[in-house]
Formats: sequence, structure tokens, C-alpha cells
Amino acid sequence: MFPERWNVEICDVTLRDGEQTPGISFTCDEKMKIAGMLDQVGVDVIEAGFPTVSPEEKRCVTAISRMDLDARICCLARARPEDVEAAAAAEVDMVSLFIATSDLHIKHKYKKPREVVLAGALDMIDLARDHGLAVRFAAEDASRTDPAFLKEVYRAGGDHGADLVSFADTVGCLTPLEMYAVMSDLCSTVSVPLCAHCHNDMGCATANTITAAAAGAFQLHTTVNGIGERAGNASLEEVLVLLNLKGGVVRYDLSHLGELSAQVSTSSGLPVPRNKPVVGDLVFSHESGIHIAAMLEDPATYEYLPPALVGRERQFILGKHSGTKALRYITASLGHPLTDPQIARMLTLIKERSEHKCSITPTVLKELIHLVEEGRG
Ligand SMILES: CC(=O)SCCNC(=O)CCNC(=O)[C@H](O)C(C)(C)COP(=O)(O)OP(=O)(O)OC[C@H]1O[C@@H](n2cnc3c(N)ncnc32)[C@H](O)[C@@H]1OP(=O)(O)O
Ligand SMILES: O=C(O)CCC(=O)C(=O)O
Repeated sequence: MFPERWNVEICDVTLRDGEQTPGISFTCDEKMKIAGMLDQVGVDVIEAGFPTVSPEEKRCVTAISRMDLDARICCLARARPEDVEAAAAAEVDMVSLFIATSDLHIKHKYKKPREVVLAGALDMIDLARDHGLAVRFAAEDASRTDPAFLKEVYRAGGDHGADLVSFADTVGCLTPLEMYAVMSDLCSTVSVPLCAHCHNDMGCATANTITAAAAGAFQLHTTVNGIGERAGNASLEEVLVLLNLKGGVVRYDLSHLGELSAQVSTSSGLPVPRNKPVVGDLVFSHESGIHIAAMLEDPATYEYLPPALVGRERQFILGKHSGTKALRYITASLGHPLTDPQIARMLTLIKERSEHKCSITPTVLKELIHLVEEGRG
């Protein structure tokens, strides 16, 4: 089902769609810092913002364009001359020019026949190209669009010189199987490279993005920590790890993902869930005795994603679910090779304490070792 090495690139939209998370606004300094870190990871395109939003946003997109990053810089624009002019003035490499294409959106937002909406958008592609901009022509709510009209939109966009066309699952309504079917069909009939822009309303954004890639999509849209409108977007860190382990795409530097995630968390004020794949602080920690006993033989028994791949370290934690082998290993590595009875006694104490919601911190651990060594436990 999957090609051996996927031909993909990443367009990270943290600074645009990520910032559309209700209540979030990055300062220009924060945006520039995040852009620099995205560049260190090696993302191919950074969507730096939506210049029409405000003069400050326009200034900031321009500042990011001038950072001389390796990544190409793009920005969002509606199909309106003022938005395209603003994109050109912000000195981006590429404009992400969008129109909603579903009948539902067209009826309630534009109140014009869809052919008229499309014709207006094609004029804006021409205008953008006259400014020397590369064009990504995006179909908002593509996943709820009449498939025949969607193909017409992409074909016409291509005829007007769009470099990429985007399929947005704007309301996150697809499952991976549905994404595979629609993206395979589009990739076999549309001559312009396709982008996949997936929202996470039903928890499928990452799965849909990676499935779109497997079906032939070229440009994958992500946000750091998966932030974005409502339930967010496909998460950069999850998509990059999947590309590495499943798609043979090893050119991104995953070792920076932790610091990037922390920066976006600080700048957005959105904490990273402790069990968030790849970047959560618990996701390379183990407590279960049965797991640790096996991992002491071979960590691969309970670790598919090696922590070192993403610059992290494995941790063994003691608690209610600990077993003898884990405890013996941990105490010995702290320089306290305990006897079997001491280990058994200490394990009982650890379980009792944990059941009373006491974490086995390094201090508690030292205290317990001391107790059993003294025979007072
Ligand atoms: C799927 C996406 O994520 S799309 C991006 C969504 N992001 C945002 O909306 C965040 C930034 N938005 C803003 O700051 C403001 O909404 C602005 C500056 C863009 C526009 O503000 P306003 O001029 O006050 O318009 P308002 O937000 O009330 O309505 C949106 C207008 O954009 C139009 N519009 C929406 N999408 C498009 C499009 N792709 N092409 C052309 N026009 C569009 C609507 O039809 C509506 O036009 P109208 O005012 O003539 O009825
Ligand atoms: O497809 C794109 O590039 C952007 C569209 C978008 O942001 C959305 O529909 O949620």
C-alpha cells in the first residue's frame, strides 16, 4: 500500500492556522523565534501569517520573509486584490490563495454562483503571478465539496499556473480510509501537486495527513503541538516521526522538536499534555514492572519510537506498578545493591506509599533505601 520513500514536503502553519486557536496571539518576536526553530528542524515551507489581518501582522510576515531562512515563506490571502497585494508587499515567496469550494460555504459566505467565485479566484492567481509569487491554490472545505467541482477548481488553478493545489479537511470530517480514497483519486486525475491540510475535530488529523501522503499528496500541513482552530491541526512532531519511521523520510532534524514544542507552548500559553506523543514529558517514561523487566533485556520490547530519535531519554519511574527487577536495577544503579529481602520490603513500601498518592521522588527513594538498609522499614 505504501511507497518505500515518500515524496513529500512540510508546510508548517503554526504561525497562521496555529495562531487561529481562540485566544492566541503571538508577538512578532515570538513568531520570528518560532520561524527560526522551524527552519532548524528543516521544514520546507513556513506559513508566516495572514497579512490582511492587521498592520502588525503584515509587518511581522515581512520580517520573517527577510530572515533569510532556508524554508520558503508563504502567507494566506483571500481571493481579493487587497490580500494578494498585501502578500506581495510582505515579500513572501508564495501566497496561499484560498476560496471555499463547498456549496455550503459558497451559499453562506459568498452568496454567488460557484462559477463566479472560481472565476474571481483565477483572476487573483493571475494577479499573484504578475507579482512574481508562487501560488498555492487552496480549496477550503474541500472534503465537503462536490468532487466534480473540486476537480474543476484544481484543473483551472493549474491552467492559471498554480504551483500547488490544496485539499483542506477544514472541519476534520474525514476518516483515514475516506482520505485515502479521495486523495488517491485526486492524485491520479489532477496534474498539479496536492497539499493536505487536516483538522483534528474527530482526532484524525495526523492519521489523515499521513494517509494523504501515502495516497500521493506532496505537501503536508502541520502545526507544532497540533494547535489550531477548534481541536487543532495535524501535529508537526507526530507527522515527522511517522514520515521517518513509516515513510523513509529522514531529512528532518527531529532533535529540535522538544525545544520547539516548549517554545510554542510558552508563546501560546497552551500546555503540552503530559502524554502527548513525541513531546509529552511522560511518553518515554515507564513504571510497569513487567515492561521494565523486559526492557532491561531489550528496550524495543516496549518502545517502538526510540527516544534518542527525537532527542529524548528513557526514564524508569517507581510506583504502585513496579516490580522486583525494576527496583533492583534502579537501586543498584544508584549504588545500593540491596538483598532480596530488602528489595521485597522496599517494593511493599513503594506500593503502599503510591497508593496513598505519594510520588516516589528521588528524595523519597533515598529515604526508603535508607530505611530498608537500616532494617527499620
Ligand atoms: C479556513 C481558514 O482558516 S480561513 C482563514 C480564517 N482566518 C481568519 O478569519 C483570521 C483572520 N481574519 C480577520 O482578521 C478578519 O476576518 C479579516 C481581516 C480577514 C476580514 O475582516 P472583515 O473585513 O471585517 O470581514 P469579516 O471577517 O466580517 O467577513 C469575512 C469576509 O471575507 C470574505 N471571505 C472569506 N473568505 C474569502 C475568500 N477566500 N476569498 C474572498 N473573500 C473571502 C467573506 O465573504 C466576508 O466578506 P464580506 O465582508 O464582503 O461579507
Ligand atoms: O488548505 C489550506 O492551505 C488552508 C485552508 C485552511 O486553513 C482550512 O481550510 O482550514
